[in-house]
Amino acid sequence: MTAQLLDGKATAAVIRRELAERIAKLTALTGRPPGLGTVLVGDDPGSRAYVAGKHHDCAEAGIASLRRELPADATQHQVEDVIDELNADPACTGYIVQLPLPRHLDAGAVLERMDPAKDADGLHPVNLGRLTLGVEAPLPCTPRGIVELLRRYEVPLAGARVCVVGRGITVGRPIGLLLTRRSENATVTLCHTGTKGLAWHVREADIVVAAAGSPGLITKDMLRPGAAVLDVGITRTEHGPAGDVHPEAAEVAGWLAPMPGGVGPMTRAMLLANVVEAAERNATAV
Ligand SMILES: Nc1nc2c(c(=O)[nH]1)N[C@@H](CN(C=O)c1ccc(C(=O)N[C@@H](CCC(=O)O)C(=O)O)cc1)CN2
Repeated sequence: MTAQLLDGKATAAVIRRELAERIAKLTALTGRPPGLGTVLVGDDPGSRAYVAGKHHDCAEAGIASLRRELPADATQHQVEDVIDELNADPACTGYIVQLPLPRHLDAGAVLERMDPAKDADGLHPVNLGRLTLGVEAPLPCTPRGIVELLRRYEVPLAGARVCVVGRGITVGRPIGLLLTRRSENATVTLCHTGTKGLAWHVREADIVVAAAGSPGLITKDMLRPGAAVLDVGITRTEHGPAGDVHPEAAEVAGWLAPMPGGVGPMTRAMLLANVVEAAERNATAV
């Protein structure tokens, strides 16, 4: 078997075009474009590239950019001052704090200081709580991108057994909340580095989401033939960026969202969707 490609790059391009029409209408209606803010602390080349990609997407789609950058040794107080400034800025529809933050900073306290109505990443505790309660909230971008990609390729989700590998706050922790909603109706097992018998859990799954940040962790012998496999891991190695899914997995999987070109571009597109939805909420509230 050779897996069918879950083409996140092409799908994200379609979504950006769909969003650009809504952005043009919003801009005409309100007299100014929606604005996305980003807070980048430090010099990590990966984080810098992701933030640059987000602003590139904004420029293409007609969203204004508000970039805030702080040095790697910024204090908690300095970061929180920037959060307060973006919370108060009417030109900022929504914003994100690029993660991970340098280790000396308290990321939880930074996220909690954000105005939940401007949380374009859906990672504020209030928004994660709303998601838990089934109340409308901005959704975390990577989990939302995964659900959207599966939906557009008609990968069956209802009743599917999903194995998520990785428990980070951007993917592993929240994705179960999305996939177990009644509208998706999947059954989710969350695995991590402490899981005993990882291969057994993965082999039980119809859908595997690999988000552990461990290159080549998911090998073809671990997979149920025909499973949908989504590679979310990115590790910088001396040979370039490596995903969590071994390339030979494509021989066994039924569908594959590879890294690069799978879930990453969908994450970027879902950030734009969250900003557009926040701007639409604001426009109807006026
Ligand atoms: N505040 C947030 N921080 C982080 C998030 C997030 O959703 N919100 N996710 C990741 C980083 N990320 C977006 O911020 C992100 C990661 C990867 C991609 C992407 O398009 N990847 C490419 C490959 C790029 C490469 O080689 O590095 C792909 O998969 O095709 C986009 C966004 C952690 N931090």
